[in-house]
Amino acid sequence: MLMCKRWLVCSLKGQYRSLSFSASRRSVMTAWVIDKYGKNEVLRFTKNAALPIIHYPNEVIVKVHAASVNPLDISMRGGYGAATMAMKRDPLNINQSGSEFPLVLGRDVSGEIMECGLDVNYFKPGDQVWAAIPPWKQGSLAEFVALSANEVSHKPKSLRHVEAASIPYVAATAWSVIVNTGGLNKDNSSKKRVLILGGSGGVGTLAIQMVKAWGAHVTVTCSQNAERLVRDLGADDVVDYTAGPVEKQLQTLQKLVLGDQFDLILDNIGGETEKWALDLLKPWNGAKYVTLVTPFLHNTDRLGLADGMMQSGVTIGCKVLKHLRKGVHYRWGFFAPSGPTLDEISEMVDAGKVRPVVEEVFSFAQVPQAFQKVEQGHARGKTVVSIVEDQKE
Ligand SMILES: COc1c(O)c(O)c(C)c(C/C=C(\C)CC/C=C(\C)CC/C=C(\C)CC/C=C(\C)CC/C=C(\C)CC/C=C(\C)CC/C=C(\C)CC/C=C(\C)CC/C=C(\C)CCC=C(C)C)c1O
Ligand SMILES: NC(=O)c1ccc[n+]([C@@H]2O[C@H](COP(=O)([O-])OP(=O)(O)OC[C@H]3O[C@@H](n4cnc5c(N)ncnc54)[C@H](O)[C@@H]3O)[C@@H](O)[C@H]2O)c1
Repeated sequence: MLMCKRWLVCSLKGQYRSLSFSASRRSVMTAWVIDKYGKNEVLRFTKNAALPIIHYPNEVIVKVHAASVNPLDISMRGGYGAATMAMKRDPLNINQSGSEFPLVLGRDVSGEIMECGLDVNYFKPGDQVWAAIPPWKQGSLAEFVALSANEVSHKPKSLRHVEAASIPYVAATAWSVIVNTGGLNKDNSSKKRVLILGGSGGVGTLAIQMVKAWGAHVTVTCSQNAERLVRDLGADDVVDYTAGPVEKQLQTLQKLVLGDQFDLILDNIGGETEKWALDLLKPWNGAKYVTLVTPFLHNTDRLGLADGMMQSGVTIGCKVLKHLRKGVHYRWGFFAPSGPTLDEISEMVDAGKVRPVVEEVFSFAQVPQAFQKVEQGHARGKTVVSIVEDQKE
């Protein structure tokens, strides 16, 4: 329904001219940037960051009211994925290496449309929107950000910007893994059993709410002190990963309580988990294991794009085959930017089926502290950065 609404509006011709907010002739803005890869000391606040401009008719400029910090921001600050991102930014390899700097991080934005390209019909200046920004684009830890309109969605009316900014990136990731790769949706989840390894962080807290809203039974692993959080979000069974080997606890749970194996496992943890998790899947039933922790970017960083992708292809291909023989599906999951997906999430939020889980809000001046918080791990939901104070309610 929402998808066709977006299509319907976009099919109408000649709606809005591009109303320029750059009438003030300003060409700079405030932002947090990095000029090289490294630890937190590479984060630099500047008042002279280049103001984003519309390069293509389907783009919009958004004034950032709030952003959030994801683990990818910490990894990218250190150079993670630089080879692949460089290829995406500059496919013909025209620019010198290092041309990505000054780089703005931040993958979540909630804010206000300031300017629309001539082909943008679904938004107009003044609209309150949210978006998840692809890793190869300039991020949201800045006053303004340029996005493609198909990455943007109308923010839920029920959320303030600091709440909304906690959702897009992890929601788009959870949707990509659960729906696009995992094959679950609101119509086929009611009898499904889902296991979420690492349920207390950004992706996990969103994933719990999504599959619960669709009627699935959800088992979650987390630390004991996060049990109340995940149960409040809808988790049916909780395994404390600090209380002993998780696989043993899950096998016992399966025998004594669940009586059945899982249809989908979402792995937010990686590492050793894939050595035992797939044995918990229902065989010969289309059951899938999807991990968000993949060697893909480590391979391209280490081996270069071609060899890295080849290595990744061989790795995933062999693992897919190895588990296919046992009647289960092994998959890598990836974030996928999508405005229409966020339209669906927005509807779930306004229907009270999904809520933001904000662990801490930092001011724009405290971005390094926000990075330190995320870098410590043990997230309980999301770390948000408030860039424009929300209008007093
Ligand atoms: C830190 O952790 C992360 C985060 O916190 C994040 O937030 C993120 C987002 C990520 C991940 C980030 C990224 C992926 C980067 C963002 C994306 C870009 C910069 C855009 C540009 C991306 C690309 C150009 C590549 C896009 C690819 C992917 C997104 C991943 C999928 C890629 C592969 C699976 C590798 C495929 C490689 C090939 C096709 C090359 C040749 C293949 C072979 C030689 C295959 C060999 C096969 C066999 C030997 C066995 C037989 C094969 C089969 C049975 C079929 C195989 C089955 C499947 C499903 C492939 C983040 O990390
Ligand atoms: N491939 C992709 O496109 C993609 C996209 C988004 C995130 N990711 C990756 O997915 C992972 C999860 O992302 P996130 O934003 O939810 O991270 P997060 O840091 O917000 O959440 C991770 C959670 O797992 C908990 N945890 C740590 N070790 C655990 C264990 N052994 N068992 C159970 N819980 C454990 C932590 O306390 C935390 O709450 C990260 O590694 C991230 O880099 C990948």
